[in-house]
Amino acid sequence: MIELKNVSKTFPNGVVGLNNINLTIDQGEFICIIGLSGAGKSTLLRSLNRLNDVSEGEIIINGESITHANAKELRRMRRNIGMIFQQFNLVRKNTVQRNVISGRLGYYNNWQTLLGLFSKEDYQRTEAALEKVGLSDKLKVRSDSLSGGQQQRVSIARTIVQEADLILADEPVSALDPVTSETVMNDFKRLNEELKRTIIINIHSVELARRYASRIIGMRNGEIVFDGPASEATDQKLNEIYGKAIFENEAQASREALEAEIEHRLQQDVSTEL
Ligand SMILES: Nc1ncnc2c1ncn2[C@@H]1O[C@H](COP(=O)(O)OP(=O)(O)OP(=O)(O)O)[C@@H](O)[C@H]1O
Repeated sequence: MIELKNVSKTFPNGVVGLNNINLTIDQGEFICIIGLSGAGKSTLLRSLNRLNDVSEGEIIINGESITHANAKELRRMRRNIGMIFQQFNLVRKNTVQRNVISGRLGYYNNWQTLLGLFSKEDYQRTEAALEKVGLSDKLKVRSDSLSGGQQQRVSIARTIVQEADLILADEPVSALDPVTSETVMNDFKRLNEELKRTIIINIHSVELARRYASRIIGMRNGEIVFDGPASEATDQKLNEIYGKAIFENEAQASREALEAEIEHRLQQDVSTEL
């Protein structure tokens, strides 16, 4: 369980990123955080694994304060938190295997890490994780030879071998086309349903949020202005989050882009990502 108690973040330049956030997230939830650019979504997500220090309040994960954790405690707590970024954050020249197995680094000490001494079990974990995301055949391939969608799935496989209970994803599908975005969102869904991971995703697509999340958190100006089941994220509520009806246009545009992409792929007979 994650608890945020009166959490605020003011950046050194005086900008308020988060303003008195109170939130409880249970193990196994699938949450999408939505809101306009600058609403505070990334600041919130990055506070959860302390990539951002908060200015006030406290964040407690499974009964332990990450806010007040010392370096050793922080390292241990972060082992349980996977992070996925918009630009995949893979070592591009390394093989897929190397990138995925690096999810185990938190379990090794420094000299083992330096020597790259991974156990047989970790190599097996790596293969199993790649199978889960449909990339078994890419094990020995250089990561930068993969498509964007495949790279994002490699980073998801890395969090699987990390065995992190909590997965944070900051705009994981923003750089991907609509069809590939669905594939990646389905990977998150499987992680949630089959491996019972807690998933928290920052996402610009309201449509994807509504379809995949069990709970939606809407942010505006560093505050939570909506928090409820996806079924309650009505057009009127979204209007309050965004201040205007852009979501209607976005849903329409997203549907059209998806249809166009499917049509394009059918014509080209490209089915590798489907
Ligand atoms: N390192 C920083 N220094 C100063 N201000 C920052 C910093 N990081 C974020 N901010 C500001 O904090 C506010 C919240 O930013 P944040 O990146 O969390 O928004 P966001 O909702 O994730 O936006 P986007 O969807 O564009 O990623 C914005 O006003 C932003 O300019």
